[in-house]
Amino acid sequence: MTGEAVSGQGVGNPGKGRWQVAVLGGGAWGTALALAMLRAGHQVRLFARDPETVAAIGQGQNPRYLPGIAFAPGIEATTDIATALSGADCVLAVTPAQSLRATLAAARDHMPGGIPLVLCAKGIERDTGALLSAIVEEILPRNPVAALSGPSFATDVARGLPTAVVVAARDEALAADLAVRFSAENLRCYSSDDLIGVEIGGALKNVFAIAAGAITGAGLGASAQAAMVTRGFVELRRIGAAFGARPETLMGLSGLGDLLLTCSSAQSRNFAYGLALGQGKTLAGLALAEGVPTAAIAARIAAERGIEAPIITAVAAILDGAITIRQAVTALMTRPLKTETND
Ligand SMILES: NC(=O)C1=CN([C@@H]2O[C@H](COP(=O)(O)OP(=O)(O)OC[C@H]3O[C@@H](n4cnc5c(N)ncnc54)[C@H](O)[C@@H]3O)[C@@H](O)[C@H]2O)C=CC1
Ligand SMILES: O=C(CO)COP(=O)(O)O
Repeated sequence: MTGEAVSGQGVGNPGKGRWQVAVLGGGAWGTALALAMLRAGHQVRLFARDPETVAAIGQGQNPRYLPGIAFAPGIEATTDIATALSGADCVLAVTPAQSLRATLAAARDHMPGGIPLVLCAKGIERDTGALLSAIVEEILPRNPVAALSGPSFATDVARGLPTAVVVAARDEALAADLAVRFSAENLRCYSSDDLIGVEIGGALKNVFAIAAGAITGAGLGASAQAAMVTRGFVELRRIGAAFGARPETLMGLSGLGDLLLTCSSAQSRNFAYGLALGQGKTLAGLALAEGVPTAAIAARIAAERGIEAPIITAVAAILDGAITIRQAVTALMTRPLKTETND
């Protein structure tokens, strides 16, 4: 086994009770969250489709998605979704946003009724414009939906580095209970009853992370970067408001917090995607960048609802090949001058 070894078991939060947690998805974030759940004192079964990934996780590594990180065995990984869900007290859905519908459809017949389904993906469904919570409510109407989001790179969480996230559910008591159960020494979970706000913040920040990478890659400078993040945040809040998100939620971890993280670090796959784009490099083979489908649907939503979102619209057009980065910058810089409104 190569790489630094990280502990799979940890202190947990004493007295809150050990849960059987099912994790759906064996990528970087699914594996990291499975480790976080072990550290919080729970038992974990993880479903992944790929037998090689399942075997590797059983041996304390996931070289495809978390290269260089070794962890103590303890995650029970399986290719059988029914086994992963059997006896679960809670489910974390950690496949990409565009795969959520398929993942839930596969889970539906094996889902214990009434247990919470916690969304851990960040995105908006490309084809329908549905928020992920709406997909859960459609496919699993007997399961309360929650969302876990915030500035948290999988590699950091897998290594047990200190991280803070927010867990949201419409039912405040459920959100608070999940936050307590998921927290451990190095994972601090705040709770929120603004499910939509937490979802929107996590989904839209990816679009701006792509823009930030592109600005860096194209050598447009730190001033342009700060301007984009500031005006991007205005767009994020406008779209959030249209969905009913509370403004203060978007000022928090799943919004401003995640925007700051992923717009400033090449560790972000969305930033890295934008960086390659800005440098004119090939995009083939790059890791998952959720902001790509989200940009397209967010631009459509903004157009349909009459929401002013020129940066999101520009990112979508660049990704679509309709305009170049230079053309986008010129168009953004020569928009009619106006008073600075931040709402
Ligand atoms: N990696 C990170 O640092 C973080 C990721 N996230 C979010 O978590 C979600 C998942 O991201 P990662 O795990 O990092 O991606 P990843 O690319 O590392 O892994 C995705 C996994 O989902 C699997 N998968 C895809 N479609 C599936 C399906 N229909 N059924 C079962 N498995 C399927 C893939 O085989 C792969 O194992 C994304 O929405 C991402 O934005 C959120 C916070 C941090
Ligand atoms: O959402 C994330 C950190 O909070 C991970 O961002 P990337 O998907 O861009 O790597």
